[in-house]
Amino acid sequence: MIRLGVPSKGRLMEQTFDWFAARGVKLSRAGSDREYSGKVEGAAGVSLVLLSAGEIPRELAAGRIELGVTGTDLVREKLAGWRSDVVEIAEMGFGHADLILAVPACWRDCETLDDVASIARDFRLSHGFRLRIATKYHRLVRAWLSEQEVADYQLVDSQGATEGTVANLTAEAIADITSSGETLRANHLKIIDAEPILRSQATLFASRTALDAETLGPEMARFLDQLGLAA
Ligand SMILES: Nc1ncnc2c1ncn2[C@@H]1O[C@H](COP(=O)(O)OP(=O)(O)OP(=O)(O)O)[C@@H](O)[C@H]1O
Ligand SMILES: O=P(O)(O)OC[C@H]1O[C@H](OP(=O)(O)OP(=O)(O)O)[C@H](O)[C@@H]1O
Repeated sequence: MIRLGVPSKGRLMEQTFDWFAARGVKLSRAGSDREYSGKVEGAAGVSLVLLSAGEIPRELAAGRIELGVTGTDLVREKLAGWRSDVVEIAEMGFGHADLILAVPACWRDCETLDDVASIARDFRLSHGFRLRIATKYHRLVRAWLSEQEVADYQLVDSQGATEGTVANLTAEAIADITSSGETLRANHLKIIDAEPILRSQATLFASRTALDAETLGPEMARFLDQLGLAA
């Protein structure tokens, strides 16, 4: 049996259902909106597992689901060596979001990453602690800032409503995903002028363990073929 993990709510779930429906596979919730079990029609040997988008990377890595839909941002953040745990089967063309660094819009002399680096140096000298960047993407932000040779900062954990942390005085800057940019604007933040830390979109992943499994190999190949994909 191929276990297919799909986000359990919101637009990501609905667009995933639409994506599979367009390929002849009907996914649906088994019961009410609050019941997290699902049904698959149009594909034999496949079961639907509704999960938090954030847990799908770990479930794939552990081999508890064979296929899973989630954002590339979550896979790269949550799985240190993601390439050895999962295989990207198909980008799905929705759930586009950029992981960016943003600072208060009123920081007029702060436009580029070089500006951030020099403000961060001054900040430490004048405040006695490092400039705080709120994020839930610790691994990705740390790796990116280190590549860009920015060192005078500290990350503060924010698992939601990250854009609010600056007004709440718990951080000076944020690193979060943005799509329309409305949340940033509403919270008086501006994006630092640089390539995004990561461009993310919803992607169908396979667990590497599952792809390698001899028994599941043919079943998986058949299902991917039905979707018009190859492993
Ligand atoms: N505004 C947005 N526009 C497009 N994609 C988004 C947006 N917000 C989040 N995403 C994407 O959706 C995916 C799920 O995001 P998130 O972790 O916020 O999920 P969630 O539904 O809050 O999860 P959970 O069930 O754990 O609460 C991520 O891959 C993210 O990149
Ligand atoms: O650029 P926008 O189109 O405004 O979208 C960006 C917002 O969407 C996500 O939040 P979500 O709604 O998932 O809530 P969260 O803050 O709890 O993560 C993300 O964390 C941003 O806050």
